[in-house]
Parts: sequence; C-alpha cells; structure tokens
Amino acid sequence: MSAMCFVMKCGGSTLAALPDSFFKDLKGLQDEAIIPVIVHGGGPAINDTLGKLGIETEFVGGLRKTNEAVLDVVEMVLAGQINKEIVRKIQLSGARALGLSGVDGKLIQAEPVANAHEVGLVGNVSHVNAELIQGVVKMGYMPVIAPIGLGADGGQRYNINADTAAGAVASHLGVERMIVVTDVPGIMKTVDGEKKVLPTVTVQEIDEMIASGEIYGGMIPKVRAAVQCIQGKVREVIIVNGAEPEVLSRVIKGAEIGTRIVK
Ligand SMILES: Nc1ncnc2c1ncn2[C@@H]1O[C@H](COP(=O)(O)OP(=O)(O)O)[C@@H](O)[C@H]1O
Ligand SMILES: CC(=O)N[C@@H](CCC(=O)OP(=O)(O)O)C(=O)O
Repeated sequence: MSAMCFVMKCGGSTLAALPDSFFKDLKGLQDEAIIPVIVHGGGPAINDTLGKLGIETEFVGGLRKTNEAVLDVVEMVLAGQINKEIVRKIQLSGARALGLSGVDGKLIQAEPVANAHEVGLVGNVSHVNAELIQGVVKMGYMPVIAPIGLGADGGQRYNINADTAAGAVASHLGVERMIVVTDVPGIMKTVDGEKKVLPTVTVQEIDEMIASGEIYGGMIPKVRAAVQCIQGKVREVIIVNGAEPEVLSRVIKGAEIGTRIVK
C-alpha cells in the first residue's frame, strides 16, 4: 500500500471530550498520506442506553455480559450512534472517513471467547478482512470501525471489546504501530508516593503490574491487546491521552508522549 497506515483505538471514555484540534490533526495526517485506521469503543454510551431501556448490564473480567437484547443495544450504539458521530466529526475537519462495523463486508470474523458460559455473546477475533480496509484506504478514506464481529456462519453477531478488536486489526493489517487514545496520559505507576507515567513498559513489567494490581480495570484489555499484537509485525503500541494537543502527529513523528509498550 502506498499510504502509510497505523491503527488508532479510541475509547468511549474520551470520545465526547476529544477537542476539534484532534480531528484537525487527523486531517493533517491524511493530507500527508499517513492514514489512521480507527477502531472505536463506546462503553459509557452503551451503559447510558441500556440504563434508559432498563436492561441490566454487568462486566465479568472487563467484558460485558452479552445476550441478544444487550447485543441489539451494543450494535445500535456502536455501529449507529458512535460510529456516525466520529465519521461526522472527521468530515467536519475536512478529512474523508468511511464508517463500517465488523459485520460489513465480513470485516471482523469472530469466535466465542473461552468463557462464553460466563459472558455470553462476546467474541474474540478469528479473522480480519484486511483487503477491504486496504481498499477503503486506497479510495482515500479513513476507515472507522465499530467492534461487532460476525461468526463463521455469517449469521451470529458478537460483542468484541474495542481494545481487542483494534489489536487484531493491527495484527492482520501488519501495521508497525497502534496508538490507543484514552482518558489517562499513559500507564501510571506510583513511585516514592508519586504517580508517574511510565515512558516505556515491557511485556514482563506488564505481567508484574497486573499481578500487583497496579494495572486494573479498563487498562487490562488494552495491555493484553498490546502484548498480543507486538508478538507479530506491530513494533510498538502507544497509550496516550486524547486531550493532549496534536497527540497523534507528535507520536507519529517520534515525540516521547504517553507509554510505549515494546517487545
Ligand atoms: N496503571 C494504570 N495507569 C493508568 N490508568 C489505569 C491503570 N490501571 C487502570 N487504569 C484505568 O484504566 C482506565 C482506562 O480504561 P477505560 O476506562 O476502559 O478507557 P477506554 O474507554 O479509553 O477504553 C483509566 O481511566 C484508569 O482508571
Ligand atoms: C465485550 C465488551 O465488553 N464490549 C464492549 C465494547 C465497547 C468497548 O470496548 O468500549 P470502550 O473501549 O469504551 O471500553 C462493551 O460492550 O462495552
């Protein structure tokens, strides 16, 4: 592919707060033929809508317990509301974007997670239609992907954690870099009573921090997805705060921001 691609995961924790300058930054990158392939979450918005509809929701090990009723809401909010909101914001910045869910063109093929008996219709990614993403990029559009997967039979939908989906898209595309945009400035650790952002962490340090409880909650699927994709072609995964000015272009140009997860 002539354009240089990277995968960007954008978390639900930060989406609404992303400043206009974040989208201008995306436009600047597209102008330089550096194309973000965007995978987004939307956990808080899903919670809101489930709450309004009076549907109970619960997380087991960071994954939403998902039945067909919950899945209807997840798909509606992610592939409808959030996906289109991101596409609109990107287009308002003057850039070109195309929204897709993992269902479209069988973009994300999924299989049930190992603990499906506990979490229900939650999937892991078994295949990504990388040619479709490359085709969209060739046409000059930034793909914006909602993490709904389709079973091998093409009928069953699965709810996929957005960090997991982003890591799988990065692996299958063979990009060098994944940038995870969230609401904290990186992976933090308390050193001598002071909270500090770690500039780099290795897989071993991640394992230790999960075991000690220093990495918990929503950070766990991020680091797990990062560890999985850096086993392949992905060279580094960078966790950054979306509120930092021009964060994406600065990371791409090698600035030391956030936390880099390396082999
Ligand atoms: N060591 C850590 N450093 C920074 N944040 C952490 C750490 N461990 C857990 N977290 C939590 O992870 C959260 C980010 O995950 P999450 O809320 O799921 O974001 P997103 O919606 O972007 O996926 C942070 O707001 C923070 O509460
Ligand atoms: C299986 C599972 O938990 N899916 C997530 C998908 C959205 C997501 O991951 O959104 P964030 O990135 O904002 O957390 C969910 O239902 O909330």
